[in-house]
Amino acid sequence: MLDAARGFFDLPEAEKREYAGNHVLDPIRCGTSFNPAVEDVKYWRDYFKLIVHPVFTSPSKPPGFSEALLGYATCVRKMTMELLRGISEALGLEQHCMERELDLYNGVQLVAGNLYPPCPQPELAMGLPPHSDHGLLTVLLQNGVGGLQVKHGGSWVHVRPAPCSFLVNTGDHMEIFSNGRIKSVLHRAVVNSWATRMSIAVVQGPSLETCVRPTPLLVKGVDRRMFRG
Ligand SMILES: O=C(O)CCC(=O)C(=O)O
Ligand SMILES: [Fe+2]
Repeated sequence: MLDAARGFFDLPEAEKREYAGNHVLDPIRCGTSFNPAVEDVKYWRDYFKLIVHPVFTSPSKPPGFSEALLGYATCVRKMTMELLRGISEALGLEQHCMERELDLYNGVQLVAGNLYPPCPQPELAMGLPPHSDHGLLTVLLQNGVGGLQVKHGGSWVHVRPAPCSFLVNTGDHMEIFSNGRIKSVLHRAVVNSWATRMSIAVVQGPSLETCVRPTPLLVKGVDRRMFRG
């Protein structure tokens, strides 16, 4: 998937422009935060964002990209559903509770590719600003070059990428559904001056029709409702 993503980023700018999109719900979007023609240059990153479920969409270029994307997204979705069943059980819920209540069969799955080229003055730039992801879980694949930081105990902690591993982040919908038992993690990406970093983040969220609220079993007794759906 990383090779396919690299192939996409290496397309000529004119070919990528047709995939730019301009609305957050456009199924195919891509862009760069670095544009010398624009005054407020902030983020040292190229990206694509593709909605691959419930309806699969993909750029048709470069050759092989859409096949790699479909294969990868399908595998990650399977793994994510397994993780969500485990998390449901760990919360004391029935294992299929989350997929049923949040309509995950029609859930939105988004694949975001990020390319952070070496930056001559990394201390003046940021790859991605601090944010939390909106879905339930994000499965992150990295090319072995570090840059991800998570907020922990009031400080930014560097997350060293472990070889051949995925990093799984919890998102806002998870925090709401679990009534605050599982926190959504604040994270950001910093850049460096020596190596290109790439990451592929696959976000699994509920269906667009779902109103996300704390699951009733976790708002009983002493656990007051922390969020309103
Ligand atoms: O590049 C990274 O490690 C973070 C990517 C990320 O947070 C995102 O795409 O939402
Ligand atoms: Fe993120």
